Amino acid sequence: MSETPIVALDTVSKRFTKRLDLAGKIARRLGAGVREETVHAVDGVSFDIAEGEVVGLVGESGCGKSTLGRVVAGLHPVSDGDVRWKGAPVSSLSHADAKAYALGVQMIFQDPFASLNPRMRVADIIGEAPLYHGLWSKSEAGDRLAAVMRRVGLDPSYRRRYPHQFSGGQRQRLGIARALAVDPTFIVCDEAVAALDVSIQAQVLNLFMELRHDLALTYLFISHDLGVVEHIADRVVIMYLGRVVEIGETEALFAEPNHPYTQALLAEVPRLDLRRRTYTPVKGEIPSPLDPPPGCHFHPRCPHAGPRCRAEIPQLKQVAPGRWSACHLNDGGVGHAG
Ligand SMILES: Nc1ncnc2c1ncn2[C@@H]1O[C@H](COP(=O)(O)OP(=O)(O)OP(=O)(O)O)[C@@H](O)[C@H]1O
Repeated sequence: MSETPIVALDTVSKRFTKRLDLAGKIARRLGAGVREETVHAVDGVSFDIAEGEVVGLVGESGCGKSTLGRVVAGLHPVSDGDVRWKGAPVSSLSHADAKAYALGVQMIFQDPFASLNPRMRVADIIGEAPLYHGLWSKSEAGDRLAAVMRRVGLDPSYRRRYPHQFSGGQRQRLGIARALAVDPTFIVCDEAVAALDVSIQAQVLNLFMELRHDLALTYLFISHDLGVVEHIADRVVIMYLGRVVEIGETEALFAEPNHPYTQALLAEVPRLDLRRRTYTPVKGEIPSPLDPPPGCHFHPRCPHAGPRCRAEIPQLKQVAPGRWSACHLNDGGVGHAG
């Protein structure tokens, strides 16, 4: 692995303004105190991804995983902070480097059907971007297409078919082929196997691992499924309501989770070594990101919360080699604010 991370996030935030609907706009014109609301989907997130690494990004629905994935892939501009691609801030890349970044980072989504144009044939779906960007010449396009289709386990004779003529697993392979066609080095997988049957899931996960090995790919692997993440990731980043609460190497983090939220998530995974412990599964609903709790966002659901947790945001601190956690318990107590 090289010294410079392939992607570095430096206190990245992404906010969305929920625009008023017609009723809200009318109410505001009539003088009611109606305001547009801001969602802090990603709030001050910092971590690096090394070349060749697989980083799993985990958290409950709505905690900001997809938004962060899109920020990394350059599909959302940041509201604050910096994303660096191979050491350079993406906001100030030259035209040529911006193109290399746009092609170098590809995203694979949960529902390939939604992201594949139903009126386009496979050959056009896969070949559109590399032909447009001049990565394939017209004369070699047929061979390149066949090679990338074989690479993902699709028969090149299917090149004239449409997406609806494929099964769910094949469609995901088609999505992967489209991403690979522009020779990326980094892939953001957003719940890329979540919609597949368990047996097909295993096949597609194995394909991801083969591709990582053969093409030296780096992945940000977004999933709510801890079993999948444990299988595929070298390191895991745990998010809660827009913030990172724990980062660690997969094996160590699963063996000894530090943050009460990680402990609660892992308590839901049926595993012998964890069943012996006394972790309590996460209780209640995740609060609205429109109105997150003060202090540690997790405190209303945390079995250890004290006054300090309600008042003060815990910072991500190193608690062991390779392990960072954002919990006041690591400072020796939660009883006193300030
Ligand atoms: N384009 C958008 N406009 C407004 N709000 C958004 C937008 N995208 C995401 N959000 C909000 O940001 C928050 C985080 O959403 P995000 O999809 O990133 O979470 P997630 O962890 O990926 O959840 P899921 O697993 O359900 O996809 C949510 O409250 C969501 O409603």
